[in-house]
Amino acid sequence: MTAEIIDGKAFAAGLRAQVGEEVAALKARHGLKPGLAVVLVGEDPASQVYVRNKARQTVEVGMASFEHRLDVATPQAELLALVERLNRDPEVHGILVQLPLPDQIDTAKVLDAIDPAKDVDGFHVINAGLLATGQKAMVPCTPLGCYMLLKERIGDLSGLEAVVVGRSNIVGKPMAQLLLQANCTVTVAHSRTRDLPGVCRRADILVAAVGRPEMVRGDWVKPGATVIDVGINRIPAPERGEGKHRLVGDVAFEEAREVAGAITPVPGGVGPMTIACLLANTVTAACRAHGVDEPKALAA
Ligand SMILES: NC(=O)C1=CN([C@@H]2O[C@H](COP(=O)(O)OP(=O)(O)OC[C@H]3O[C@@H](n4cnc5c(N)ncnc54)[C@H](OP(=O)(O)O)[C@@H]3O)[C@@H](O)[C@H]2O)C=CC1
Ligand SMILES: Nc1nc(=O)c2c([nH]1)NC[C@@H]1CN(c3ccc(C(=O)N[C@@H](CCC(=O)O)C(=O)O)cc3)C=[N+]21
Ligand SMILES: [Mg+2]
Repeated sequence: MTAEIIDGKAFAAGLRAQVGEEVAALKARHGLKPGLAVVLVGEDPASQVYVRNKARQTVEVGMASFEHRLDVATPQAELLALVERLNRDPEVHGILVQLPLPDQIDTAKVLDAIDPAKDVDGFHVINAGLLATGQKAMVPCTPLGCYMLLKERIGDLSGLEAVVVGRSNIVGKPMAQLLLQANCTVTVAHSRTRDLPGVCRRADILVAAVGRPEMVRGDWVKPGATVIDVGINRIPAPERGEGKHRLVGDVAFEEAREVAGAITPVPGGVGPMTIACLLANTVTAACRAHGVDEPKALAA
């Protein structure tokens, strides 16, 4: 059996189209234009690509995009002052501070300085706490995108065995929260997990968010399972020419697709969903800021 390929790129395009419709309706009915501010500290080339893509897609759906590029040596106080300004700016409904941040900066302090209502990444402790206690939160974009793909593919997730490999605050933990809320039986695995292949083989839903190229092998996958590959790893590709790279996930795709029922590719899987969910969260934030009903289709 060969797995169905879950087309995150196409799903994300559909979600962006819905976001575009909501943005047009907000303008027509309320004279409201949602705005997203993205802050990039330093010149990490991968981050620059994401920030450029975000800005382009933000404008494409009719929202305002504000980009702030700061020098890699920017002192923490200066970054905090910018966040405070964005918190007060009525044209800014969503704020994203691109991670990772340089070493002189305390990441948690910066994330928690963002107004939770504008925290479209869902990284603020308030939003993490709201999600963990089953309350209305800003949900982190990558897990939200994974969840939407799972709902679309499977429908009711109740009672399914879900294994999340990785326990970061930005992917693994919030992913586990969403799956728990959807009534899955959730296992969160990490670098200290014993018999990781055996744990993964229990999964009806296997989410890999590890940051290790192709670590999850085909024989770790239960036949028929749905595999969500969050990993974005840039590895050397000499076969494409000297100095060339290619993107691979945390799952050995060619092996896993022989066993899984469905699987997300890299690229074209979770990545585009992350950006589409960021735009959706920004519309949600703008609606909440102005007391307008939130579009249901854009939430978890
Ligand atoms: N598609 C998208 O939009 C996004 C993709 N990503 C990608 O997702 C991946 C994960 O990102 P992120 O969560 O930020 O990564 P982190 O590095 O923050 O977390 C990685 C997690 O994987 C665990 N881990 C590392 N090595 C192993 C191992 N050998 N066996 C089992 N577990 C292991 C770590 O365990 P421990 O806690 O014990 O150290 C940790 O919990 C990366 O490839 C990243 O590029 C990230 C964000 C968005
Ligand atoms: N505050 C913050 N929020 C984030 O959401 C955040 C972040 N910091 N730091 C970095 C990670 C990574 N990330 C990605 C987003 C889109 C793609 C994406 O669109 N990927 C395309 C390919 C893009 C390419 O070709 O490089 C795909 O998978 O098809 C990937 C990765 C968001 N992150
Ligand atoms: Mg730091």
